[in-house]
Amino acid sequence: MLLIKGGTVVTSERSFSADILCTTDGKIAAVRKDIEPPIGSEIVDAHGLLVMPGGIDPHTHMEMPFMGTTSSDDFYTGTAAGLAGGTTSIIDFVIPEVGQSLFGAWREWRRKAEKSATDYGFHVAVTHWDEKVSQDMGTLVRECGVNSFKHFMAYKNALMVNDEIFLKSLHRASDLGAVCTVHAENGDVISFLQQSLLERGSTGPEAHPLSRPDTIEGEAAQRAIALAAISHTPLYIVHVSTRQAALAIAEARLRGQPVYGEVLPQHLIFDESVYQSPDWLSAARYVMSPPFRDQSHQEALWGGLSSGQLQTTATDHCCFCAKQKEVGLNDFTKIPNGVPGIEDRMSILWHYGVNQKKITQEQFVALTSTNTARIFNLHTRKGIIGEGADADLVLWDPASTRTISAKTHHQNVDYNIYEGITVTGVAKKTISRGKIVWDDGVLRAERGAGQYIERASFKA
Ligand SMILES: NC(=O)NCCC(=O)O
Ligand SMILES: [Zn+2]
Ligand SMILES: [Zn+2]
Repeated sequence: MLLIKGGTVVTSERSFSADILCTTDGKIAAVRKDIEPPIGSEIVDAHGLLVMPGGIDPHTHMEMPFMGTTSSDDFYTGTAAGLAGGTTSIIDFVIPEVGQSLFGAWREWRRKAEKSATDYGFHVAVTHWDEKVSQDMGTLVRECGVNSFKHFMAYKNALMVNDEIFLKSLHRASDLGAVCTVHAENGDVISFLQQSLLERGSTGPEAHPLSRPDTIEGEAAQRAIALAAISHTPLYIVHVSTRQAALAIAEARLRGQPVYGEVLPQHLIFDESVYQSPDWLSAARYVMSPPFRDQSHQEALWGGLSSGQLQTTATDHCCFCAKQKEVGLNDFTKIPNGVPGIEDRMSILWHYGVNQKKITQEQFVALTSTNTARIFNLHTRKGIIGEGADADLVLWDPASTRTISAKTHHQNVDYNIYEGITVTGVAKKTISRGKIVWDDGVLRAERGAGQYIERASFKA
């Protein structure tokens, strides 16, 4: 048994002094003051530390085949890096290949994820439509613990679905009691703009944001919300990066529609100037979609997070090393889209959010863990500190600092977008189902220790 003594427990609702007793099978057995240590228990001194639910990252892409290559962090290295930053669960994306069934792809992702060091679940992408897709959605929800499906309104001729397919999937998800998630950017417009930029000789990373203007994220978000309303399906919009999309979500919520928005820390702190670096690789490393925008959008994202109109933070962790990015040396549309971040999400949000008084420590817990657990029906086990919940915890030192660097990070990628930033607010210890797996700089992640998390349908 593990007894965490003397810390301040922080939940999404309140902060209070209490000890936490964890069982050997990884559950929380008690949360109260002055727990007597059971014989043989290991005691962790948490004086001066905040004890919070472990982070849940609902948007990662471990070892994902994408744009002709495969993201460099696998389920072990990526989740181990997450533990070093206080993240104890992920929800990754199953992306069926052309001709592959949803169920076949889910089985393949289950196999790939067996090496995971944290618990994990999956959203499954719907990238085409036929009767088998509809059947597989049923099987996945009823028998496989999947309650969310993903749709790409961008990446034309690859992952993108048109409105008809999206609407069919929304209807089917509604019948099954599942949530639909969406990458909201207008893929037809992007494709047109990419071609025009290339024809005019704009081939470098500076063209990337020009091909994906803020307005077409706003338009796609509006369209996704309209389609979800027609089918009465809860909608979760991933990586919201614009004021327009944030406003569309807030307006839908005011109408009573269940729409949720996810924010990535990188969109909160970087702007489009990252694409102007004279060094090609430095700029290419920031190529992700949606791109970094002008600073006025950051204000809207912070406002959305602090007001509760945007509910979660994720990373969209999708790593590509220099050699992989260099495939797009002469054509920015070929630069694999994606950036790393799972290890730094919590520190970045704490440093720029809590320390700058944009959000409270309780909101931090909601935004990094509890809200995700609620939206994706994990909240009886994850995102909470209470008897019977999984003992996934982070012991947070709000006063400690660290300087982020690729030289010291645990992510399997040769750069860090936050290189050189010194953050105040650090995961001192991370506990995954009752075991200390990150201990003040020592990573004790265990390959394969993570378990698949079944998430029940909202109709179950
Ligand atoms: N975001 C990104 O650029 N890469 C990963 C795929 C996606 O989420 O769109
Ligand atoms: Zn996306
Ligand atoms: Zn993504």
